[in-house]
Amino acid sequence: MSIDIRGVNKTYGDFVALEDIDVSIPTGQLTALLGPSGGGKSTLLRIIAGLETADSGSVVIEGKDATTLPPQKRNVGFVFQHYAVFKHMTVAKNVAFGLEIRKRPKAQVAAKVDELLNLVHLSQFAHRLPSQLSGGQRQRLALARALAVEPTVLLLDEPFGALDAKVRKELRDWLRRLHDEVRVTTVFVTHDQEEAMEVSDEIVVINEGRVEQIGTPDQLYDEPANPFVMGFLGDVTSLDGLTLRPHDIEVSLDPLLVKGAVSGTVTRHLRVGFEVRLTVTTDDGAEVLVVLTRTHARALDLAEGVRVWLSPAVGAATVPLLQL
Ligand SMILES: Nc1ncnc2c1ncn2[C@@H]1O[C@H](COP(=O)(O)OP(=O)(O)OP(=O)(O)O)[C@@H](O)[C@H]1O
Repeated sequence: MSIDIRGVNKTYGDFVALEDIDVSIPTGQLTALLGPSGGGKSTLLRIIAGLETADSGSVVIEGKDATTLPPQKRNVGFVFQHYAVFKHMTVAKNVAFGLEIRKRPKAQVAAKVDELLNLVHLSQFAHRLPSQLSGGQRQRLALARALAVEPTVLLLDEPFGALDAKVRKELRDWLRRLHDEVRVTTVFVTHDQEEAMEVSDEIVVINEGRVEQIGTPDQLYDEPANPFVMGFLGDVTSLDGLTLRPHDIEVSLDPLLVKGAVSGTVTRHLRVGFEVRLTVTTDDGAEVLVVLTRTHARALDLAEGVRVWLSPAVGAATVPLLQL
């Protein structure tokens, strides 16, 4: 395990920001710290970085106890939401900086800068100033700079948070590919479940200072540990005392086909792109959300007013009723 966090607690005055955190982050993986705002993700990242000290507990990085080490002795690279690059230095100089202050030979610095600019697709901008780059390019520069000194661990705090949705998505795909190439152990903070699901090997869900669940994106999605994780990772609805995903509900027009199905009437039919979102009002007055593909909805000839029978699909992830 590359980063081992054991029994970490952190309070600010009376406020408990982190409570009994145990997390192991494997070497070479891309791990997301995911959770709602204020849940403690950044605090945990800053404790790994050494920018914040835990009240108790330990942080071990690559087998070395880092609990009391200052940031510069931990061999970690950081990238934050707001680009931390030197405005008066060219792109190439920014990348070279960390190597130059470590007094690496000139030829070695030049080779490394070339390699990194290539990796982050900024070679053609080597002589520009950061102000002459787009937001996404500047974030890639910040990543190249962080990688220059070959950190053991790369820590990213909402690195794409300040960018618009389209650029964010591009950078997300790019980060995944970059990570596949360089394989440096990476921990990144996000409150965006789609970003975490798309990019990471493993996700640590953090809420109100506690770890709710740790697992691969599929594990969290298919086997959520509790209603919070289930609700945070995607849309949920309730059917017959269970919380489940709206697309995991089977719709039938025949009461005899599915034993124990719940009967109701389609009260809302909304088409959004390739999917159809239904609200079904059950006979005892509950509203159930159902999502199906357009093709499926057409085949069943669904429309407002149609009587339907609902049941959880085979293999659907369910948890006991979540108070919505
Ligand atoms: N220096 C500080 N002094 C007092 N309270 C703090 C301090 N730093 C963080 N907190 C509080 O600790 C809690 C956790 O903050 P943290 O930044 O770790 O959350 P987060 O999950 O990263 O949220 P966000 O996504 O909004 O950044 C918040 O309620 C925050 O107000």
